[in-house]
Amino acid sequence: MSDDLKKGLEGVLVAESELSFIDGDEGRLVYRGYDIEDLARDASYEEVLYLLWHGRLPNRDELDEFSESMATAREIDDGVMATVRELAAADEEPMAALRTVVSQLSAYDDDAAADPTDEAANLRKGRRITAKIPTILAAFVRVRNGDEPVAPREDLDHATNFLYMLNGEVPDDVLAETFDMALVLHADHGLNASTFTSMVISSTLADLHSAIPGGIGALSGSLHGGANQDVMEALLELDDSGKDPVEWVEDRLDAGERVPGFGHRVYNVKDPRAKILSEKSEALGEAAGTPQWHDYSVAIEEYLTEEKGLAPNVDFYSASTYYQMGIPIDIYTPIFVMSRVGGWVAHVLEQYEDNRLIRPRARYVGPMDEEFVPVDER
Ligand SMILES: CC(=O)SCCNC(=O)CCNC(=O)[C@H](O)C(C)(C)COP(=O)(O)OP(=O)(O)OC[C@H]1O[C@@H](n2cnc3c(N)ncnc32)[C@H](O)[C@@H]1OP(=O)(O)O
Ligand SMILES: O=C([O-])CC(=O)C(=O)O
Repeated sequence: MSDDLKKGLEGVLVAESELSFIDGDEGRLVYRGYDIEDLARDASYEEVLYLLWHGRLPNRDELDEFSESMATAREIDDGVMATVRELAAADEEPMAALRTVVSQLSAYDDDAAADPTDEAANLRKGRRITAKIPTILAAFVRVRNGDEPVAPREDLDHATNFLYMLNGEVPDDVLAETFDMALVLHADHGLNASTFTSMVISSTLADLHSAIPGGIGALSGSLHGGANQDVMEALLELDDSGKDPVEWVEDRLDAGERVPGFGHRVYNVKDPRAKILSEKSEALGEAAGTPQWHDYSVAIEEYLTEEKGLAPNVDFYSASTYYQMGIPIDIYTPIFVMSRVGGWVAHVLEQYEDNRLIRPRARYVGPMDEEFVPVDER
């Protein structure tokens, strides 16, 4: 047993996985052998889900059948909708609402009582959870805005249907394709903290409905998925301040604050997903006549890369992309969930396939040999 302490488990190898490969020095991300640039350009989110869950890309018939099975699983039960309404009325945080409601889905899932390691049942459960998350999120946003939820449409793909349910109108092709691409980009990323959380939960032989809310909780933090919301709030703060982006970022660093959307445990260079999203953010800004968001971002990136050796991660350019798509800022991280749930399900399936309880240890540095004194004598 080694006594080397690896704080934050940095660089510690804890599993073998066939799902995603990351080269942190080259800035390369691969899902099951396919480069992220190719998938972002040519594959739909449904194709990527199939790839992650079934081990290979589907043919046309398989994709049609899979997409249909996703589309027909979108509706949520009345009890679930009642919780959505209650949480919206209580002004719950969107990530907390999603965590609560996804947990509740087990009460209505036909496979809830199945053996937690039953692969066929887990594929059905994973599909239902993934299909229902957009319905839950869109309904939550509409209800809190005083609108009625919009029922899902089975003839629309996953990305288009979400924007339709959110806004009550079918998005144009640019918005739908950009959103689908964002879902593809966020679907998996090795043993990031939320995926590892889901794996730890499933390693106890707890079920998928326990592992996914755990992943949502872990993703919500500002060091992980929560950073995309922080990025947009920072860009708006910069805009309001009237400062030059470099001056603003210097002030922030001088105040001892981190810049959200920069730095990464694995990448030492620009995150390949940030490269793709940066192009999208720029194109949306040009089309809408709002180039400032991309311009600010580029100025911050240039300064932090050159002066501090910090490169942008996926959250940096997704923020201005979503903002220019008119998506409310506090659902950027829930949108990350909408995509990453695919990766969580895939890693949980892998974990069950060759399970061993995940249980590291801590070096004890507390006191020893204390004399116990009864409570009334202390
Ligand atoms: C989808 C995702 O989860 S991507 C990550 C999203 N999170 C963020 O964008 C939040 C901002 N970034 C960070 O806080 C970090 O870079 C993390 C959490 C992503 C990675 O953390 P770690 O691998 O533990 O790196 P660590 O925190 O040790 O940072 C290393 C050094 O870089 C600095 N640093 C890292 N990120 C930043 C940042 N965003 N702003 C300013 N300084 C930073 C740290 O201060 C530290 O410097 P020091 O050694 O002088 O103290
Ligand atoms: O890999 C990580 O640590 C964080 C990340 O970029 C992701 O989860 O997409």
